[in-house]
Amino acid sequence: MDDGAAEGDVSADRVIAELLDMGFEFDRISQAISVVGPCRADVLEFVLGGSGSGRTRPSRESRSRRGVSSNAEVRSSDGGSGLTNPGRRLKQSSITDHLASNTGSERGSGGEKASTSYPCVAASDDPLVSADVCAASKPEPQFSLANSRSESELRDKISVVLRKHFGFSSVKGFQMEALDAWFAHKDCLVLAATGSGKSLCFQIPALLSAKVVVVISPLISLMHDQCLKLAKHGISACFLGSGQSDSRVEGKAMSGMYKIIYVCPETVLRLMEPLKKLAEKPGIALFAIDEVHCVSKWGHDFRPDYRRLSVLRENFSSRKLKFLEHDIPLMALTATATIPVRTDIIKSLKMSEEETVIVLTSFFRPNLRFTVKHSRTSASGYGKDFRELVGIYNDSRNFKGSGQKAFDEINSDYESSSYESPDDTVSDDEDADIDSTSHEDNNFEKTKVGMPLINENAENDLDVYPGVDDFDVTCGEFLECSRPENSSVKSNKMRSNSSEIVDQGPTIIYVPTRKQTVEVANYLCKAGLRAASYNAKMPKSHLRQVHEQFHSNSLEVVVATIAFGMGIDKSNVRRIIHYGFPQSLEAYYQEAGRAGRDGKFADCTLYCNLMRAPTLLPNKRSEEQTKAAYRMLRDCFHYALNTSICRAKILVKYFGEEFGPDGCHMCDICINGPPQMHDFKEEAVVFMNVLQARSGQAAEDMGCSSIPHYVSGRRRFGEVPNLRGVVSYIREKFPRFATTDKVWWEGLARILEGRGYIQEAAETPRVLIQYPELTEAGLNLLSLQSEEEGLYAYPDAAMLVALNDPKPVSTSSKWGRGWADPEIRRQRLAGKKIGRRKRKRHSRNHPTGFTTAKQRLAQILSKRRR
Ligand SMILES: Nc1ncnc2c1ncn2[C@@H]1O[C@H](COP(=O)(O)OP(=O)(O)OP(=O)(O)O)[C@@H](O)[C@H]1O
Ligand SMILES: [Mg+2]
Repeated sequence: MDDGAAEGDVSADRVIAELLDMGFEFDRISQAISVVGPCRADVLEFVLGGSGSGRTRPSRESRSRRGVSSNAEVRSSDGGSGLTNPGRRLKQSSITDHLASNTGSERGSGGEKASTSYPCVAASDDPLVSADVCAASKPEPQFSLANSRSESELRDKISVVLRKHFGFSSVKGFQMEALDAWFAHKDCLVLAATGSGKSLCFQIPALLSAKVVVVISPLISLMHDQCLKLAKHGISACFLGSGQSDSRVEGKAMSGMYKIIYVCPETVLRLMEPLKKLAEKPGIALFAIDEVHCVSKWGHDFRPDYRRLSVLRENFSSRKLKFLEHDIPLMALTATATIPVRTDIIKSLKMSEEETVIVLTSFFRPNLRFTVKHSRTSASGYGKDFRELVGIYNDSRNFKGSGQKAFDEINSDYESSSYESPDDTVSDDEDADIDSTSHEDNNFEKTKVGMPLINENAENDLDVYPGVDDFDVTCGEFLECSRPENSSVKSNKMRSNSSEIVDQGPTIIYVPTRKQTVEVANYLCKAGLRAASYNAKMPKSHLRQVHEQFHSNSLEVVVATIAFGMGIDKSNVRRIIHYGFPQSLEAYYQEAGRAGRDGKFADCTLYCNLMRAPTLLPNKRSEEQTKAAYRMLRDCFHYALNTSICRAKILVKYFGEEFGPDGCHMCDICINGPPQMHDFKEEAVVFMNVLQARSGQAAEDMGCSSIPHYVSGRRRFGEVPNLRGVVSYIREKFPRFATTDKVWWEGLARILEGRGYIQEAAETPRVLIQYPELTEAGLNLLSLQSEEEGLYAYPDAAMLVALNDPKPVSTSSKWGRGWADPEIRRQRLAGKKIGRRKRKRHSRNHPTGFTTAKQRLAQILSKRRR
């Protein structure tokens, strides 16, 4: 997108609307417009530059100059001295050999550090690259598969190209398995941890054969990143995004000029005929489908166009194309696919169910430390939540004096002015009093059957899944030119910045909304950090700049929505913070996996409000998908609430992997140990008795077949009570539980559900149990109650927070619903605090005094009569 295009014509309103969409504050935008006028680029520059980022953004002119000069630098370096210099490489410094090759690697711990060659880059729309460099393109000397007679010969050849191009001494076991499958012309599904080296599985075939490898990839940023790396390693590549592409690059790609062609799924579908020609001459060695979890509706990051990739299997078989000796193999790769997602992938891509080779490695990342922290995840908590992060970077720069003071001032500003309570507990926040069950739905309107519809306002602030066009270039070519390690592609400024932060490594903070990307980045900038926001609605030029600065280590923190980072291979990311619940554990593990790819320790911290169930992001979903989405969200919530099982264990188990008896010894649970066990027998019996009494279910009716059928969101009155009703009843009838928080009972319901004593009766279970009903095991427990036997369990994290923070039974935001709750009713009628609050509010709205609707009507009528 051209920043300068027609900007003068854009009205102030449009600029405001666009920047609001990006997440900037209205006041800040209008201030900017009043200073620089309604020119989008200038306004953007003002709000970004003036956010206290501590970096002055270059003007548009200087930005384009920078592009030209980088370009010149690239060209001047063209006469590089060769490919790699093994003598300079460092030994892998991983804490485990998880990231090392199976027979040892000579690769340096930091990919960037160890790399000894630099690219000669040319991208048609890319101001950083030059088209004339393309003329240097020449076919790479090939190994021929035809000459490769034995397995050992293949291995030798792999070793040669691996050393020559990547500087590794050997491939990892799983990479060899994938290569064997390719060599045997078989389809293959590679499931291996984030950062384990899946890309090599499809890059090596391009070097072993005279044919081209076509890689389907979901994001331009990812394709760009990989092409750039390949060029550094002396391998020509190009990427073809969606939209209007450069016919010259496309033409060269389709005539086999590049070893590897990255292409987005949308474009693959458009290029079917040229690809068939390419398959004939010089030939397609392999179709690799990277981040293949995007195929599955049941996975995260679902991309409808990925599903249509079945055309590859349908069209590129020897049956369809007579000139082919074998079907062109498909290699599908992902780090996060549960068992149902794997099945869905194979089916959707029409891979052979019997023949497809499944290459499965451990999903475990032994250097990642997982932690969960309770937080309101709102501005009032930034001070507390980011204190440590700010300290890490500021301390490393000796940013202690005035900087620390400024930071403390910012903290106190945030803590005292914006919110009543600096504490991150929820008790005093009216918002937080919203019943969590209803909060689950607060982004939705409901249809009659309880299906969520999109609430436009909510959706406008969310990046639902990353779109392909996340850069301002649609295609680009990267040629296999090299330059010596000591040459400088980067500016001096970048280098000095990077040396400062390389020790600390960058941090990525994931937040749910676009607005929060700006808010949190602003906060961190004010605290003295080099932070930038990233969300899909920001100008693509900005997004590319963030990518560049992130890769060159000149940014310390990127605050992003899910739009940032899929497949990104940056070795030294030290921290991934999720500030708010992710939508699934797949997404969480995928995003967390962007940390510690150098094998050194890295932290993955989830800040979330344990007292509130997470909500589904508004999105178009079928009823089936909604069910799956709730299930995934529930898994996330349970992961956060867990107090007794190693977090890494839960995560890998989610992907079907058994972890063994030991934990990771690094997560908060392994370090802190579980809380004290509690005997929940008494509360459980009360709860289940009330449940039984209120549901009117007799023991003999409780066979599985007679479980009543409930439509989500509705219940037949009197048949199965909802949880809230049960809790209210208990509070009313059992004085000793009168002040026990509803959140605590929700926790008990989870424990009972986990033990199989109760189950959800609603057809579409939500994150929290809504309509609990007794199971046969529950009825047995009630009828065979033995005095001695206890019901011991660990309280979950929400129960612990609720116990530490006892709340009054209700506050004003529950007012409307509150009358149904006998405890609240009693309090209100007794004219306690809440009654006073309501009267106060009412008298504010009705200055004439407290009047009922009837009285008001009488007043109006009498006025009219007069
Ligand atoms: N055989 C090997 N020996 C040592 N290092 C390797 C080997 N293969 C790959 N690597 C390194 O592993 C790092 C991660 O590789 P890659 O980006 O392919 O990971 P990935 O599995 O695709 O991760 P993600 O799931 O996040 O996309 C790269 O920097 C790469 O250089
Ligand atoms: Mg990858």
